[in-house]
Amino acid sequence: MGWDGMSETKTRSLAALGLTAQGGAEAVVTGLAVDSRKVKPGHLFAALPGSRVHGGEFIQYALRMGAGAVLTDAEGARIAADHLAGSPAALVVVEDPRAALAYAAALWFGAQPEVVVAVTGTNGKTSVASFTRQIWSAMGIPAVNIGTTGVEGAWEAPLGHTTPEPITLHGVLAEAAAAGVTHAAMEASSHGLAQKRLDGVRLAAAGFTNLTQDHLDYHADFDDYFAAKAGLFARVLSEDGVAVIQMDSLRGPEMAEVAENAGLEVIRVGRGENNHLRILGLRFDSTGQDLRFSWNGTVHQARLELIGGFQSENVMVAAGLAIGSGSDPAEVFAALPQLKGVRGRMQLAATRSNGASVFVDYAHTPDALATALKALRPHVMGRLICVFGAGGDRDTTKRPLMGEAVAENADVAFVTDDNPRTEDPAAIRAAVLAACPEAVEVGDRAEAILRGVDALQPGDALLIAGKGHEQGQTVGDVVYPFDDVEQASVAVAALDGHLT
Ligand SMILES: CC(=O)N[C@H]1[C@@H](OP(=O)(O)OP(=O)(O)OC[C@H]2O[C@@H](n3ccc(=O)[nH]c3=O)[C@H](O)[C@@H]2O)O[C@H](CO)[C@@H](O)[C@@H]1O[C@H](C)C(=O)N[C@@H](C)C(=O)N[C@H](CCC(=O)O)C(=O)O
Ligand SMILES: Nc1ncnc2c1ncn2[C@@H]1O[C@H](COP(=O)(O)OP(=O)(O)OP(=O)(O)O)[C@@H](O)[C@H]1O
Ligand SMILES: N[C@H](CCC[C@H](N)C(=O)O)C(=O)O
Ligand SMILES: [Mg+2]
Repeated sequence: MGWDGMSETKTRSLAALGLTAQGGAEAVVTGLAVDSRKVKPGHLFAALPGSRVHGGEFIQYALRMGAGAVLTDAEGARIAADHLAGSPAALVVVEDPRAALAYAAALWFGAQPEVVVAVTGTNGKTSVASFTRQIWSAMGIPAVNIGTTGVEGAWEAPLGHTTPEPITLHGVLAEAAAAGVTHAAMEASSHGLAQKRLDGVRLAAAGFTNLTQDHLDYHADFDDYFAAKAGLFARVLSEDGVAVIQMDSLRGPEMAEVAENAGLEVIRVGRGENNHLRILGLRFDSTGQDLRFSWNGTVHQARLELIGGFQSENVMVAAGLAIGSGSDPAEVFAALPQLKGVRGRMQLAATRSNGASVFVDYAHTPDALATALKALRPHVMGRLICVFGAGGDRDTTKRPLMGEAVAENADVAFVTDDNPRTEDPAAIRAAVLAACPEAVEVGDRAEAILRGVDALQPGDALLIAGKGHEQGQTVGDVVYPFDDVEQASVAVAALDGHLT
């Protein structure tokens, strides 16, 4: 069987997938597909309402490829009525085919790790998912994290999406479970939640980090974005689940209310007195921080080899998820000093011979840029220099806000390209520069990094923001190899005459 779980021999009846065909037709399907181009004979094709086009438009092609059944909504059935009329394929029409597909995929693959937790929020999801997995691993539990950086831990696989569509997601969960993985921590992106990609996952606990601007190209407005994230607590997590909420973030208290209204137990995380996991104090130095916190009133202290105060918040949410899903608090807290930062998140990428540091970070939203720069301040004596840009084919309104965040929080800035995709790179840079006119414009990212590194004096630090772990620069439809960490090393070697 391929890793996508589709085999020549496996079959399931529609009833076994929780689906009822029109006219009571009985059908046995040989697999599931969400893209007509991937349909094999006998497959169930899910024709979903998309953001660009209705999947109903592709039913005719799926039928030509031999689809044995079609799952869609009334609109999809209407679009393809002529093709469906002359076809032997069973037709399942439901109000919400995305949710139906999510449950069908869960039933098709049939296995998930015993304990799965999910985390949502604008920033910090990958970090929290990784920290949760690292806590479990340190406790000797076979665990994975699933998200932007793929599947990592006791079982590994690359992924194209932060929250994969249900067929890929359940294929991964089932394969990981078969490989002995008992615990998984996954990211729930707002797209994933809005599209119900994870509705079939049985969650023990779910976390919320924060909500600030991003993705307003996809969500109608900020409230719509909040509603998508709130779906994790209001819809996906079942009543016996535990919600872990970062209360100090803008919409934290509101999210806690959503969770409480859904009848969930809530672990509150934050600085205020009423929190279960309370941050009491942070002390920063050049390699990390000491975190003083309390759990239900008992004080603990942990050394974290992580840069940036926001990482302590992420660590507390991760600890809450581990505890909320059944791990022993004492064992969880004992694991914290072993936590390593996620690749490309406040990663020390290189050090100049004059001692100045170069950090690579994935900040690609206004809030993440402000947070990352503010977080670096207490670790740095000199000036903060920032190299950054905004992505093409993404929320255009965040560009000036990103410029503003850097103008306010860095001492020197270079505006460069970050995946212009199909847009004109100069126009993206201009939108950013409008809010930080003192920044230097250097389109070529490698050159911008070289200029940033060259500007470093003793005690200064450079933040190269936006690409983090990414391995490419997408221009048009072409992905050129590009790695900020590597470019930082190359620049330091070129300027200091040695390799770091
Ligand atoms: C905006 C968005 O999320 N789009 C996702 C969505 O596509 P869609 O339903 O809107 O697709 P559409 O193009 O309108 O097509 C409608 C339907 O027709 C089907 N189709 C299309 C063409 C064809 O020939 N045959 C066919 O069957 C498509 O599979 C789809 O089901 O469902 C598709 C199938 O699951 C996804 O591949 C697609 O991800 C696109 C590629 C994408 O870029 N998504 C990004 C924005 C995303 O999801 N990002 C989040 C992270 C964001 C973050 O937090 O930073 C993520 O979780 O990765
Ligand atoms: N708790 C936090 N609060 C504010 N900013 C944060 C927080 N955690 C991380 N960040 C910033 O956000 C960036 C991305 O972090 P991370 O990859 O963990 O988030 P994410 O939510 O998974 O992002 P994505 O939506 O792209 O998958 C980091 O590089 C850092 O700059
Ligand atoms: N998941 C995010 C990643 C953005 C990373 C940044 N490098 C960019 O290309 O904008 C998105 O697709 O919006
Ligand atoms: Mg992520």
